[in-house]
Amino acid sequence: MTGPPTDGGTEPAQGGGPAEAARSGGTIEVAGLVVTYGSATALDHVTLSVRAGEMVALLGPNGAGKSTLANTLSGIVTPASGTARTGGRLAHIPEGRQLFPDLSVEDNLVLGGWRSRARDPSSVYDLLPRLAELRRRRAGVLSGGEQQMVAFGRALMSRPDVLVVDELSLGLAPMVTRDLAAHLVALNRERGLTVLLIEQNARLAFGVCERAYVLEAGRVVAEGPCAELAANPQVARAYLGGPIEEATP
Ligand SMILES: Nc1ncnc2c1ncn2[C@@H]1O[C@H](COP(=O)(O)OP(=O)(O)OP(=O)(O)O)[C@@H](O)[C@H]1O
Repeated sequence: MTGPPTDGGTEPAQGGGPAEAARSGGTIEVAGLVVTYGSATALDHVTLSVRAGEMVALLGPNGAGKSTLANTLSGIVTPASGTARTGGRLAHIPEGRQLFPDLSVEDNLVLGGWRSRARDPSSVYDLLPRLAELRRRRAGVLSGGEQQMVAFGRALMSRPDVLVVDELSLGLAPMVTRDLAAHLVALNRERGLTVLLIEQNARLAFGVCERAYVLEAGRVVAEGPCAELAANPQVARAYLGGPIEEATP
């Protein structure tokens, strides 16, 4: 599923006012979350948590409910029951990026800063210098990797405490994916940004994250440190094409 453009950053989606957000900056807490679309249940009592400064993966096949979880965190989707909270400011890079194709790269970035009132993208250009070169280009004419980089930069303009990235690798060449993943790791390690990486590419996710949750048909079916999950024969068969010694991005 493709979510609407919401990477401007949001306060906690369900419950948890500003005071709580300030106390628990950079966390994700999902408890007993149930989301339904009509008579179909997309999330069925999902519970997961991400601590401040962690980088955690959410894996699962098509239709497992991964985007629904991201959209519930960012407040686009309302749960039937349970809670989905983030401590601090959340930025969500939705599946499909959702840029404004007719606007320039710079205008897309500036729009990302509306919530934090940041209008100057220079810190994003420092981090992602390629965006400075592309600043006057229309977002719609960029390559997939360049567009994903703009989506990244736009999310960073909101000065998030928590970043939810929905399908970083979607439609991108492995080298481009590795480059973007390296930026994500640097943001996590050097700036303490909390990251929930939603991915179908388990090799990539296991290579950069500490822990992971596996979602199938709306339920968490496995969770734990990536090394343990990679050694789990069922997970390895389903997501890695067979058992492997060591997951690499
Ligand atoms: N707006 C909607 N209305 C009705 N059903 C929906 C809606 N959005 C998602 N669904 C359904 O909810 C289930 C979970 O979808 P979701 O997009 O969250 O899965 P996903 O794990 O992100 O899948 P993918 O990896 O293919 O993007 C699917 O069965 C999907 O068809």
